[in-house]
Amino acid sequence: MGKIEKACYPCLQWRMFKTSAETMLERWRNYEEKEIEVFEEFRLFTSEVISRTAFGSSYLEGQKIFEMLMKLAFLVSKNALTVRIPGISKFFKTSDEIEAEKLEKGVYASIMDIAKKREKTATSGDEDSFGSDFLGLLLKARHDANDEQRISVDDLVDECKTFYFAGQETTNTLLGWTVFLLALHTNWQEEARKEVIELFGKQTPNLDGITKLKTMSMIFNESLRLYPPVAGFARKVEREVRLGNVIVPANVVLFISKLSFHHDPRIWGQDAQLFKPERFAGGVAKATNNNIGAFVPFGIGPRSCVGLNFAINEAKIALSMILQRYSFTLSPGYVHLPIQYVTVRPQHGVQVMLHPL
Ligand code: HEM
Repeated sequence: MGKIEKACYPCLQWRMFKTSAETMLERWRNYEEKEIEVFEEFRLFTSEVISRTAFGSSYLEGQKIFEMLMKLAFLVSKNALTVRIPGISKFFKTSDEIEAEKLEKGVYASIMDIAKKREKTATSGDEDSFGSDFLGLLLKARHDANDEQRISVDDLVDECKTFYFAGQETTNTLLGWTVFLLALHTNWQEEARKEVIELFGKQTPNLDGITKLKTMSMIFNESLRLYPPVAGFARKVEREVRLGNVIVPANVVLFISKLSFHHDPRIWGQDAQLFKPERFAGGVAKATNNNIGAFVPFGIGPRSCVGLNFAINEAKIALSMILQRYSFTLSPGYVHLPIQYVTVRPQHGVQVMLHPL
């Protein structure tokens, strides 16, 4: 890593996005004039990006951890509404619970393994020796001289798990639905390609140019409105409140579904169910008639998504590089079935026909 890049995290991230997208597009050569399932492709792409960001050079070991985490999330999601009998469930575990416990232990051990290796190579007490990726930053915090700032081992493991989940599935889903929508609405695909070619030609998109992709921003917003990867958020009520005619007691956890207000004709008009990126031409405030809280793909308030810019830059670079090389149409084999399973995802994937330009 050069000295300048060391000081420039956006440059580092850009390099990771670009390298991971190139690896993905290299695979796509085998699918030219054929059908390709892009949801899985974007899973590999976003996993590689997050693995590299979180674990740097140990990203392959990181990916193994993430596979275990993915299985774990599916098990948790599958059993989220299962009612268990208190007491008995302590002694009789279902096969899913036994598997989930094994995975939890596996993830913990593997993260600790990488962390210990990294600690060993950090030769001196010099802060930078832990590395500048996410794990390196966490290790610095684990070894902080100040007792109050120092994080525990459990915190370190938890942070790694959150980072992966918050960052991988979500961007995977955004890219998957956006390519689905553009395969269906080829006029918007053309518009997006025109903008990319005007800005970058066939050159790799750079960070400066990415911020100028206005049409693409409108397309991503409309995709996030129709198919928000995170369908809702939970908030615990601290004290009794009145919401309209309903009195909500303290300590109740409310689940706020953004699918309802993202699709509400009172906000978006009678065409709320249609893909119309032009509604975002004047920005979010105009599109929502100044109801900013009506469009919240990244949440709202102090706990909103910290990875917003990371996600949007990653998705813009990947989509620009695809549009520079390929046009795509929806495959006759595609079956439309969005389900909420960790995120709002296409149950049978997104199959498109890939045409080289
Ligand atoms: C399209 C992509 C993404 C979407 C739609 C998304 C959405 C969200 C949402 C809805 C929340 C919860 C906000 C709330 O409760 O109000 C959240 C939290 C979070 N996101 Fe994202 N996210 C995305 C990408 C990312 C990426 C790439 C990263 C990291 C690199 C990331 C890191 C986080 C973290 C760490 C939190 C927890 C913040 C906290 O609890 O304070 N997200 N995200």
